[in-house]
Amino acid sequence: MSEQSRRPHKPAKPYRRPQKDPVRILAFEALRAVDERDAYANLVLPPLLRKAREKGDFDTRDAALATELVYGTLRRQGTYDAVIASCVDRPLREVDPPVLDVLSLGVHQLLGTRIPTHAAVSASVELARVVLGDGRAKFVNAVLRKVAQDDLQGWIEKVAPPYDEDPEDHLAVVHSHPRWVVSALWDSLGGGRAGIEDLLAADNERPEVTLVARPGRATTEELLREDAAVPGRWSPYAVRLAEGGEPGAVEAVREGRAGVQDEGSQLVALALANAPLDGPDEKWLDGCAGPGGKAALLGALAAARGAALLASEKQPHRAGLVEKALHGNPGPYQVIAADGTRPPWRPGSFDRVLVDVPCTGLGALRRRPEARWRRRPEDLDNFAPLQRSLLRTALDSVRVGGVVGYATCSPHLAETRAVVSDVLKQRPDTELIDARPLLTGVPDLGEGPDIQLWPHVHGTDAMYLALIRRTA
Ligand SMILES: C[S@@+](CC[C@H](N)C(=O)[O-])C[C@H]1O[C@@H](n2cnc3c(N)ncnc32)[C@H](O)[C@@H]1O
Repeated sequence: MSEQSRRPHKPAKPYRRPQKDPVRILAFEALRAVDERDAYANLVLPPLLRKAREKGDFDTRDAALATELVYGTLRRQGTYDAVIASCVDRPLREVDPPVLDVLSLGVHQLLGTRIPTHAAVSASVELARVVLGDGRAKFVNAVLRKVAQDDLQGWIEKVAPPYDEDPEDHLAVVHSHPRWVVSALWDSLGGGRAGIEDLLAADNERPEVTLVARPGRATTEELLREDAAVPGRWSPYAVRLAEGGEPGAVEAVREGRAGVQDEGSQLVALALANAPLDGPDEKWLDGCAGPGGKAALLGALAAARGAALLASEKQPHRAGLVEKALHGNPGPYQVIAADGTRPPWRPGSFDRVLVDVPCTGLGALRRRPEARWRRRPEDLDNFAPLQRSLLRTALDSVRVGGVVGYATCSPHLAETRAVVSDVLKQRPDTELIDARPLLTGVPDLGEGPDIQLWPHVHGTDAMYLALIRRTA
């Protein structure tokens, strides 16, 4: 008898096919697309969900779970990476990206949801078996078992440096933001630990869906008849939809009489429209209009005053979106594709001008969970000349006595005050207007004369606005 045949016989485990869980597979596919193709989660997810619903194996709860898994994993990636790094024996950059995505999804289920531990681990291992193979599924199993030994708070205490040693690094790990972003937000916000912690925490909250009732086309009363609709906090045109509210189900939105628009964006358009003006108020310009949210509100406000709006956008396909947003506007308007730094209109043509310039978008991190990982400090240098140039041309485009609004959806000082002060230094023919009194009832707008909104204070994106008058 051979050595082998004398050993007690241990029956091999019968092979079991991995269980395919459509929710986790879809979440994994979305993360891969974000990672591999630099796609945006808010663009990738809807078609994937639609396809899954059409196949018939997805209901509303599945869609909600898949959405939560994708957004939650992307938002918390910084914290989860630190946890995973302490559970694997090689640098994270040496872990294959698809393996890292499965691990991050698993860590989110373990530390960021109420999914029971055994279900979170076994669902992740099954996912790994389907998308990575049995060998790498064992690695996933081993790592997640280590992660499951503590909760989120316990892990943070282990992996984040103490606040007193390095406040920015501590906050970066605890609130899952790149360190340079923590630093930039803190510079702009000022103050002590409490404020920045509140802001970073607010960036990790799911934002409410806010609608705008475009004046002359819809009313807030009409929108408030929707289930789970409540009035906006600051804008007279805003209505908020509670969790689960589906804007596509609202008739006024389907008809373009209302739209989805953050209250911060509504306030920017309103402040420009309300700025005091001597003389005619007939010609308005939106110089960076795509995709058209502010243009649609400005167009409706202009119409109520008998003014006309020119909405200009450099990218032709985005100009098409502006056309769609303005379709049905009650007053005169025109949409053109033009470079705002070399405009086709004559200087001094407009009474009011908005330039909502391209920027890093660091004020809208709630909506674009992947943006904080994709942005680099060098992006600021790329935007800087364009932002200055667009503001200079906007100042040339407005008539003497007219008003320009310079807006960004970033609170980064290099994109806000630095641009305004650099440009105005060379423009003795301009003056800043105090924008704060134009937003009646909105508290804590900063020390002025410009306005900085904040997610943790106002529940809006961190929009910035400076209003500038041409004096000569
Ligand atoms: C922050 S977005 C504007 C958002 C828009 N105001 C809204 O509320 O929907 C900036 C826009 O400026 C456009 N843009 C970039 N460079 C431009 C230029 N040189 N001239 C005009 N538009 C430009 C971008 O394509 C982008 O659509």
